[in-house]
Amino acid sequence: MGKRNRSRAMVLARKRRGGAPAKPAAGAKDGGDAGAIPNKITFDDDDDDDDDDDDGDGDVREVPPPPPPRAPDEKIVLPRTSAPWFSRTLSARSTTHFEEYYRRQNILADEREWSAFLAHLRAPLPVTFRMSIMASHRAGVEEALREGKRLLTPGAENPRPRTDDGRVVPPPRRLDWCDGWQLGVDKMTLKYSRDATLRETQRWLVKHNSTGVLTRQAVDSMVPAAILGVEPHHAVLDLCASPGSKTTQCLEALHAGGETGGGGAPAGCVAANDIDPRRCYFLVRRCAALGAATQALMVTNHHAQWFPNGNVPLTTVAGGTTPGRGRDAIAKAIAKAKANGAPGSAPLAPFATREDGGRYPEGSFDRIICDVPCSGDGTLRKNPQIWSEWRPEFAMGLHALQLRIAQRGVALLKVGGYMVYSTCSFNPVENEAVVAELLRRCGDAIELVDASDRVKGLRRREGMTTWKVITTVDDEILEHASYEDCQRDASLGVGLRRAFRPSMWPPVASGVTRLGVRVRGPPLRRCVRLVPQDGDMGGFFAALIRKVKPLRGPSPTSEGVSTAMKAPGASAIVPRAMAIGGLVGGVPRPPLEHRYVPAPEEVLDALTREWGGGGGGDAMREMCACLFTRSTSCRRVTYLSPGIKKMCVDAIGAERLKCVWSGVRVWEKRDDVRGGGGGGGGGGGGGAFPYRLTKEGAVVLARHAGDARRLLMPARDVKQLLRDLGADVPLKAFTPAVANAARAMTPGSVLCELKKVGGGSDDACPPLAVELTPEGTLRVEWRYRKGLEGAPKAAAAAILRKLDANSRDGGY
Ligand SMILES: C[S@@+](CC[C@H](N)C(=O)[O-])C[C@H]1O[C@@H](n2cnc3c(N)ncnc32)[C@H](O)[C@@H]1O
Repeated sequence: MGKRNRSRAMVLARKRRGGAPAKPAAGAKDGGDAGAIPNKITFDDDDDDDDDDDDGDGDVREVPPPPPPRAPDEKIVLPRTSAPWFSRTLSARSTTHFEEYYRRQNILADEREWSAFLAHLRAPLPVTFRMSIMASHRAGVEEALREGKRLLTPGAENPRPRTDDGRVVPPPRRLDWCDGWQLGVDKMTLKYSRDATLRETQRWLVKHNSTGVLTRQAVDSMVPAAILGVEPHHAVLDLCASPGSKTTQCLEALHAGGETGGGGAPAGCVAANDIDPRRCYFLVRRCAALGAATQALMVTNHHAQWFPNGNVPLTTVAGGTTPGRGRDAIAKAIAKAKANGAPGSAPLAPFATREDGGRYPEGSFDRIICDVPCSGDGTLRKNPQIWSEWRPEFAMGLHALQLRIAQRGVALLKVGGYMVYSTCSFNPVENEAVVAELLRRCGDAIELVDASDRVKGLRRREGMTTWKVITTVDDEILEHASYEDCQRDASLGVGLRRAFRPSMWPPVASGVTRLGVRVRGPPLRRCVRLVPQDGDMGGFFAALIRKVKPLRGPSPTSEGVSTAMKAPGASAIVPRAMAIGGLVGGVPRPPLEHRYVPAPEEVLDALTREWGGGGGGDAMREMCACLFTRSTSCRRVTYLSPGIKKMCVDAIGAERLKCVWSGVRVWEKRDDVRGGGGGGGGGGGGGAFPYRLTKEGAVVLARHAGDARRLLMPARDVKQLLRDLGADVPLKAFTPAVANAARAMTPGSVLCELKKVGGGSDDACPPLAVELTPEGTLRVEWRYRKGLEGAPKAAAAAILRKLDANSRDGGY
């Protein structure tokens, strides 16, 4: 026991017999103020489609029975995953820190549950996926389900497949609450199986994944978006978004009802944020696979805890306005923003004032996902190295950051809006403790909502109402009775003492005190806990929060600076960026280089002339209001849907947004065109218009362009174009009407659309961007960003399949 004072800390000798002490983890990745505590942030990158594994002896997933008693020297072999660089064996004789900690936390009711829990954690995770709910994928989904019927809903005529070691694979399970499926087999077994049915299932998954008809995603990770209930008119913010499984889920939900907003785009939008610029670009790549749906998306790069509130003018500073800009500037900014239809109905005052009841301005978002960085022990089935690396201090090091991000989330929410706070951790210090403190700090502004009826069919557990604060020191487990106790305990290192927060301990439970006073604890049972044995998934935690009032503001002091701003943690409510627009730490703020600015007038005029001909003038002018660029030479013209434009450009605080990427690139300058922006039709590129239409741009432009540059094609001609991507097809190869219409056009981009003549499905073929060359040929020229080079072929093949299916069904 050494010299430590054990009066306030209960010490448990480690029960290890053998087994090396746990390795200290890597240092903190970002702002968790954990002192000397090691931080371990796990990113639940649940891209189950990362087929980078190269080992072949598949592990078999079955719902594991409780483990039998083990021989003394027996090893537990953990599932093979796509990260094979760590040891996959555990000694059956030693109890890990992880097990000891959670047994003490009583996260499960009894020994039977505990055995099932461990057995599942040590078994591989079954493959799960969800079908797209985007309106434009409806027919594709129907086709995929028709094609996969035999694989997904086996009957007596289809014998169940077997794994290579002879075990019968359980049948797939439908997950109605998320339009998903869970297969009876894990990723590695599926990928390397010799069974014909399993091989066909793998091919089916890869084929439909490549066209966005289905997305592979862990079941637990689908929960936040499912309980948020995103609708096409919602403004959604994903505060910690990369790698983007929940972002893409929200973006798909936004496009579920087809095109319902201004200009044909959904009225809502999705803002996806991440602290790490590289992970932001990963997010961009992943979302780009959704094609034109990104018209309503922006990707930003902020610390989530300081994400700017678009409802607060740029010029505000604590206690007043930025020196040199003053109230006039604010008034002007507000007037401009109002004229542009700035988001939110909040009072625009920078601070809580007497007029608005002493409350802060509300945020601009209807739905927020706060999937915070966490210790990630719920992902043990995908990341078995956590068994040996795990320490309770990982959670402690993240608690304060998680709370700040959640608090910022509440500030950014509209009144009436919902936020999900989630982690892929079992740890109550990262889960219920954060939610309890959030409820305490936000007072009457928020309420915790019971989300069970939003995910019917999902087996879940209630949130915990009590737990312990435990650390490990030199392989010993210490249980800390209270914050005050551990601050007085000189035997604990200074770093460790600093890492504690009073909010880590459970709140007072509901009941009657000895003095007869009735107290009400927070209703933490309403939180959602997922454990692996319920539904054969990973571990997850989610809490649904509803904002019912604006946050209460600080009480003003004589200096005009709020006392709340001086309080610890206050930066989560009052943006640190309050000084933006003037001096930051005495240094002038650098100009922002991430803004989307309206495309130059001459470019817009030229685009309207080129594409508005044939009755599209008005619609083109409407589209021009949403066309932006980021370069002075206007190399690219990007369309931002009215919903995302409100956030990204028109909002009175939009200048603060570090926007990495937004919208759909509709045109890009031809490489052989030099100099100025527009220049009208003709000129450059062998007489072609200086801007080339992009693949996704065609989908957006088709809603606005006139008929002058449209070619309405029968299916035969469309197939002709798509069979040989990138090849020049002479006009004489097309039906005479199409060839003649093309000959009447000047060279450059044209919009080719499928002429529907029968009962074929509506989304068999989207509008295509096709190049009409000066030599009189048509060429499909789809350019893809790095990492998606294989996508054009897959997209073309998918369209060809749909066209063939329609011909069989008597359409076209
Ligand atoms: C658990 S992962 C998010 C997973 C993601 N929601 C998904 O479903 O694909 C946490 C993410 O938060 C990011 N992150 C960590 N600290 C952050 C902070 N302070 N602000 C914003 N993002 C942060 C990490 O870069 C990481 O991508």
